Amino acid sequence: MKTADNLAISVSNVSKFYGDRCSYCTDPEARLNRNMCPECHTVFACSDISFDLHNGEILGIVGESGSGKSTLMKMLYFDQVPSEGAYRIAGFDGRRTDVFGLSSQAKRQIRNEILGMVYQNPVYGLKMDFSSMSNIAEKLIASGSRHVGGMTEVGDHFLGKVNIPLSRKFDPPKNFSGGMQQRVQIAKALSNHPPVLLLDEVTTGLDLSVQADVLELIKEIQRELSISMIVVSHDLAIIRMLCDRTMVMLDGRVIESGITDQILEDPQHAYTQQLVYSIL
Ligand SMILES: Nc1ncnc2c1ncn2[C@@H]1O[C@H](COP(=O)(O)OP(=O)(O)OP(=O)(O)O)[C@@H](O)[C@H]1O
Repeated sequence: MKTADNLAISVSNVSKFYGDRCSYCTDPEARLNRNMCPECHTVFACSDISFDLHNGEILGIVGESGSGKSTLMKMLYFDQVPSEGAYRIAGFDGRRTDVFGLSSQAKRQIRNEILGMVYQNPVYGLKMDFSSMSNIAEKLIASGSRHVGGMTEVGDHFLGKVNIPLSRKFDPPKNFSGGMQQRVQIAKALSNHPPVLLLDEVTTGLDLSVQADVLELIKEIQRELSISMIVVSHDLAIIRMLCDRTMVMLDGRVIESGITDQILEDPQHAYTQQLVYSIL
């Protein structure tokens, strides 16, 4: 059952804008040119976004390029500072604190112990010249591990789980294919058992068969470890495959949200209807 007690994270009225805003666009009724103020040209990358993520749930965020999906994910992983809004995490102080207001040291601790992130481009998530095992050790050390034997065991376990041959565990990811790099990134993100995993367009740019492998892996991990996940994609077919609930974004706003099956069966917004018909 979905109750306030089993929320993993909750996000309230989060916005990110680039520019100084003017008297025209600070009015909530202002008509923007897509996500841009026609008067002062402030860009509203994300506007007034609120949602909850329940324990063990996969929430999808779908939208076209420029709709604000990556900006939202970057704010949730503290890669970017929001302009407004609050972010509460069950694993930190039982959701009593707005973690956007914490010190960078406290945010680092949340990144190391509570959140995992898998980026579209593995260059952001991995040290390409370090071995795969060292990449995982780096994450484990950041989250407080000190015992080398224990770290090797965890590394073997997660590299095995994502089907990287252990004979290649000392190879650097730069020597791996795109699909393998994504799998190492997933192993690294999972290695400290984060209760929340953020996945930003993780299969974009991969061959269809490799894409299918990575998606199957994500489903398997969720089934086994019951991690809460947010999956961002421009591809509704991927969201359909993975996600219990879905939010649709357009021009920095959430235009529709609900159970994924309901959205697919009865899309309300014209943009969502277009997305749904495109995959039928
Ligand atoms: N530093 C910046 N300065 C001005 N505008 C920005 C900046 N960063 C992002 N934007 C704008 O914010 C909007 C949202 O971008 P974002 O990258 O979050 O979209 P997206 O949905 O993730 O798209 P994509 O899938 O192409 O990455 C876009 O209009 C983008 O141009």
